[in-house]
Amino acid sequence: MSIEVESDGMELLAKTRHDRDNLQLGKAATPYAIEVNVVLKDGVDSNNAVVVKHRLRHSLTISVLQNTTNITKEYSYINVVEMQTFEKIPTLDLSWTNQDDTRREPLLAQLRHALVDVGFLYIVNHGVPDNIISDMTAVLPILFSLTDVEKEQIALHNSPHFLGYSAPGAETTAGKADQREQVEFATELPSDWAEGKPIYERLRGPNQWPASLPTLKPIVQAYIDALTSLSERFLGLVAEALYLQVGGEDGTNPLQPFLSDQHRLKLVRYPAASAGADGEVASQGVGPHKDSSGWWTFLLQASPPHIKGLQALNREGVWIDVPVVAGSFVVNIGQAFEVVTGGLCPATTHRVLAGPYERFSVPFFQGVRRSLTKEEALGTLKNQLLCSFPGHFGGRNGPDDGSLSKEANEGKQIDSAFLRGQYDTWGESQLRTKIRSHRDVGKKYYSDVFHKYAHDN
Ligand SMILES: O=C(O)CCC(=O)C(=O)O
Ligand SMILES: [Fe+2]
Repeated sequence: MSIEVESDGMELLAKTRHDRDNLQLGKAATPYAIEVNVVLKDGVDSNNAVVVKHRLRHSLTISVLQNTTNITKEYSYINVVEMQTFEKIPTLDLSWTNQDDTRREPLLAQLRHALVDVGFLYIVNHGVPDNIISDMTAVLPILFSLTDVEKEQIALHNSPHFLGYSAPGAETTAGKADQREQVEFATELPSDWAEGKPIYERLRGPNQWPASLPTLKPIVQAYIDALTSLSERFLGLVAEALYLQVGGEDGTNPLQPFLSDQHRLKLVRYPAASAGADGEVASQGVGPHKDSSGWWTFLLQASPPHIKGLQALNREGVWIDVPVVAGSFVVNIGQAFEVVTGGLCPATTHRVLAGPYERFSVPFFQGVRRSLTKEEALGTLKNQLLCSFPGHFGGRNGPDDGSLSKEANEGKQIDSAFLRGQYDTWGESQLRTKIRSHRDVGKKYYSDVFHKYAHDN
């Protein structure tokens, strides 16, 4: 059987109820990647189907074969979404945002492209004062040249809130040790957890400050304050770019209720790559990952432009360099935002390669409300986004369909612990992730749930 579908734009939706169908897309010849997503009627996703694609000059034929031998299933629909890949990271100039002029619309269109097709962008003219950035940049080498004893005094394993210093190799990503050391901070908050409150509330709590570097605290706090404001302002633009309606009389941004009172900040140092005892050069600064701990990430690459390392994975599986752009922040989407937008806005996979030079960076992770449930995350914006972006949303992202990502296979391997996991709130899924990455902290402060989280695969 064969179905002719007219393509009038970016999305095509064809309904079919046969084991093997050919879908002919009359006007689908474009330079873009085509994604085929098959959702089986019983909710099993396209991993259980074989998808064969042929692309001719002006038409596209997609054959979908069912490869399950012992179960009979019907396709509920085939959703074909035309997607752009990217070759470079777009740049957005925020100096226009406060003006009500004709350049606002093109800016929102650029942002929409970055949100939907790339998941990564630079922002320039962002309004964060120069001294906030230069103070931060200057203090990084001083912080990391503290002695091992001084670093140990603020070690992450002292903190039930997972805040503090981790040595190189302490974290693994994609099965390999990351060659970076880092100090994690968060919005300074007291710990107010007590028996009877949700366990994830223990994530909230004070920072550890190095006694021998008293200038660090005001620099980090001023930086967190500035980035908190910038990230909230940016969220207003994102809501506008996605055509989300502002709510209530006070014009609340519909994305604001997803935010936490606690944002996280990491100060990171990648040592220059050098050969180990075996002669091998460890090339992984941080392995391929999606940002799992926040809503949006705002990254300062705090090294000169000739120092490279950061790369983003495009839809065709090619690693694209994200070089240092003076005066910019790199902004990328976190997994929670991908979930809330039903995969419309991808949490693009990225990594850092270790290079011949030492490199510093400062990612700010805009926090997600710990009490956010999966139901809220998947349901709150669905109808609005479905109206504005039909075809991008429903087909891929039924609540039981964990396959949100419109991306290359390498990125698809990265799990969304929140969506696929058995814990209902963002906070609990975060706590589980943290305990699994820092087992020493888990055993020390969370002994009653450690076993459950560590072995719940
Ligand atoms: O250091 C960088 O440039 C990126 C770091 C990063 O991706 C992360 O910590 O999540
Ligand atoms: Fe990251």
